[in-house]
Amino acid sequence: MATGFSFELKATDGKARTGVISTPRGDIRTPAFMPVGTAATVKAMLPESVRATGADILLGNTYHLMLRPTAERIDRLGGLHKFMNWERPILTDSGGFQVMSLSGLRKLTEKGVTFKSHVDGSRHEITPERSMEIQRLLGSDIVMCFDECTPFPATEEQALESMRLSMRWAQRSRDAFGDRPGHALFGIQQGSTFREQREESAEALKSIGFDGYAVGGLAVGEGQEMMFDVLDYAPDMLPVEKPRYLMGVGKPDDIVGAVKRGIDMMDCVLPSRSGRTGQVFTRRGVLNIKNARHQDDPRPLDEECSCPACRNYSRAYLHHTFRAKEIIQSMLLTWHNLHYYQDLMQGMRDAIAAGTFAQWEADFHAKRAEGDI
Ligand SMILES: CNc1nc2cc(C(N)=O)ccc2[nH]1
Repeated sequence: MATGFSFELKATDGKARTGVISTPRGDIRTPAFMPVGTAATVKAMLPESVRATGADILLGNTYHLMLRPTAERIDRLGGLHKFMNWERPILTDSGGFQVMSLSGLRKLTEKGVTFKSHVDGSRHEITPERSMEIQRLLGSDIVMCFDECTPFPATEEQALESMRLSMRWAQRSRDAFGDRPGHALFGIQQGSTFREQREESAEALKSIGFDGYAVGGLAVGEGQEMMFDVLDYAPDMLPVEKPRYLMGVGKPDDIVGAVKRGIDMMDCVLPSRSGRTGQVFTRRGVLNIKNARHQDDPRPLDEECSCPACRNYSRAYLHHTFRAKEIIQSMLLTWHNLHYYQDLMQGMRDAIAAGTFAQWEADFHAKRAEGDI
C-alpha cells in the first residue's frame, strides 16, 4: 500500500470481507458503495447530504471533468475536493470507459484514444500518461489505471488483445503515476468471461504492483448470472490483502452477490440516476413513484428507512411532486436511494463482522420476495 494508505481486514465470513481503508482524507468502511459525482456533483445532492447518507468516499469522472471545466482549472482552484466541497476520499476513474461510451469519432491506438468531445465537438487525446496527469491535477485520492473496458460480447481473440493492451497501459500508468505518498493507484483486471485471461491479467497486475485491484470488464451487458460466474473466481486471483473494487455495479442484489464473492468496493449511477426517474429502492424491492397507485398512499417509501424522505413525506406527496416535476422530487428520491444503498452496505458490514452473513442474505432475499411494496 502507498504511504498514508492502509487496508485492514476486520473480519471475513465465507468469501465476504469487512474492513477499513485508511487514507489521509479519512477512513473508508468496506464493503463500501461509492456514489457517483460525475461533473463534480452528486446530482440533486449537497455534499453534506451525501455524507449524511453514510458515504465515506465518492467517485469523480475524469472524462467529464477534463472536458468541462478542465482538470487544469480545477487544479488552479485548489483541486476537486475544495472545488466541490467534499473533503473526504475521492476515487476518480481513468476516463477509459466513458471515452468509449460517450465521445464521438474515436480512434484507439497503442498510444491511447483520440476523440471528439460530446460537449463542444473539440478534439482530445487520453493516454495512460495524460490520464495520470488529469487525475493528479484533480487531486483524487485513489487513481485508476487507464485501461480499455473490453466490450461484451467479445471473442477470445478480441478479449485477449484488449486485455493485453490494458496490461501494457497499466505498466505505463504505474510508471507515469510515480511515487505519490497519500495517493493510491489501482490496477484493473480484464479478460472478459475467459478464466485463463483473467488469470493472465491478475498475474500481470500483481507483477507491476498496485495499492488496490479492480475487476473491470463487467456490468457491460453480460447479465447477472454471467457476472457472478466470473466473480466466483476472479476476485480470488487478486491479492487478498488489498482492496478489490468491482466497477459499475449495480442493483442491490448485484451488490449483495458481489460482496458474497469477496468484493470490497463498488460504484454505480443507478441509485442517483434512477431516483430522478422515480425509481425507488426499498427493502421489499423496487417501486416507481410515478405509478398512480401511490397518489393516495400516506405511507413512507420504506417503513424501516430513516432518511428525510421516509421520515417526513408520504408516497402520495412524492407521487405528486414527481407528476408536477418539482425539483424536490429529485432531491428526496436521490437522498432515499443513496441512503438505502448505504444502509445495505452497513447491514452487510455488521453481518460479516458478526459471522451472520448467510442469514442476513437470506433475510435480504426473503423480504424482497414478500412483495407488497
Ligand atoms: C456500468 N458498468 C461498468 N462497467 C465498467 C467497467 C470499467 C472497466 N474499466 O473495465 C469501468 C467502468 C465500468 N462501468
